[in-house]
Amino acid sequence: MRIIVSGGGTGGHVYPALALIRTIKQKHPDTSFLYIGTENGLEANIIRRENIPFETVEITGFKRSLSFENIKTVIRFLKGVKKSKQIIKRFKPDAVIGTGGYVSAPVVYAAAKKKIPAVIHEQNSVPGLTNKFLSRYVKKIAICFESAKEYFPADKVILTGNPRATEVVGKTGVGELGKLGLKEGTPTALITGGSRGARPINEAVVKSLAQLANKPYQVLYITGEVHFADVKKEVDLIGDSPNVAVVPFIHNMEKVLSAIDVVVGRAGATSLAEITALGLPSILIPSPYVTNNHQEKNAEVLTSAGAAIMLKEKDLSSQKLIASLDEILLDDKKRKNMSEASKELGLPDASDRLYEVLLKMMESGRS
Ligand SMILES: CC(=O)N[C@H]1[C@@H](OP(=O)(O)OP(=O)(O)OC[C@H]2O[C@@H](n3ccc(=O)[nH]c3=O)[C@H](O)[C@@H]2O)O[C@H](CO)[C@@H](O)[C@@H]1O
Repeated sequence: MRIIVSGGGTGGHVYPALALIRTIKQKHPDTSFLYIGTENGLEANIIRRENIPFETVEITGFKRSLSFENIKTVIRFLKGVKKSKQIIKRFKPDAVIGTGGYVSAPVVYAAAKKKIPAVIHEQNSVPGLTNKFLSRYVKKIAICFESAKEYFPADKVILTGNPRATEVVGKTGVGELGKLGLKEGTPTALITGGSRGARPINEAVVKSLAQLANKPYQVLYITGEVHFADVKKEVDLIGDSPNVAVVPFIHNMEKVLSAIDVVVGRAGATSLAEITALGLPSILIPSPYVTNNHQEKNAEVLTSAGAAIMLKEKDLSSQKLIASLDEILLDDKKRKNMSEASKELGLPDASDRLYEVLLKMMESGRS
């Protein structure tokens, strides 16, 4: 098989693509892949590290207000379509998969125009602009939340879940916390601001460090690459705490997560798929800066099931953060109940489901 995969900008679009690639490779080791991303997105690093052939197109997103930048975006899109068509002509894929982010727009659109069967994967409860646009052109639309269904043509939609859920299940995290300077076997909270980090979360965490040092639990705190140097300066001023490890990014999250007891983070859909696949309780601080406030809607699916606590960013403070951590980590019954509710929402067989969609789509021939 020959497959082109495209998705990017943030980890939430890249890791599901990578998980699917790994699943297909396992089932068909002779499959050739080509990943199309951007040079500026996280995919440039994440995909190249995996030695997957990687090509780029240049693309930006639309600004909400009328601006000259939007004209430039249209021009970049058209150039991106042209380049994607050239790549498709050369690579001759049997299918194309788009996992969202602006970059998948020209690639998947070009595939549809070249009559290559294409499927898109929508991670969120409310779809983004790119996937809404592409839904007219693709053969199948794989979704992760029932609520996303209503935004797409009914005959194309299928609930698969997020392949990253499959990837995190059944891994062992033994030894991972030790490598990060933490203890094995102590209740551990992971604090993250999503794949790019989040300044407001970093501010609240830095203010909490002195108090966290006295807790019977420990914290693995991921700052995000771009924020690391600034946060580290402040952490150094406060002084080292043996029960808090501060790192810029974790590249083997699928293993580390299995050593974690509670996750504090944004409500990015791929993170939520991982959390629910593992049945982890969470404290969610949805980003208010995303299209249609989709992270809050993602988070509500977990909070209404009793799997998560939501802290709105406007209410976030070090006191609230610590109180929420205590609420879960110092109360075994609550932790267990939240964990069970979280697991109920998980779709750990998502990779196989998406793989089946892809196979059926290819069997039914070119569009
Ligand atoms: C600002 C923005 O537009 N965010 C979107 C982006 O979020 P973002 O990229 O933050 O996505 P998620 O939180 O869903 O996923 C992050 C992914 O990165 C991984 N990870 C994270 C930190 C780390 O150190 N190492 C690591 O591997 C996580 O395990 C996960 O697989 O995509 C999501 C999925 O479409 C959307 O729901 C989010 O709204």
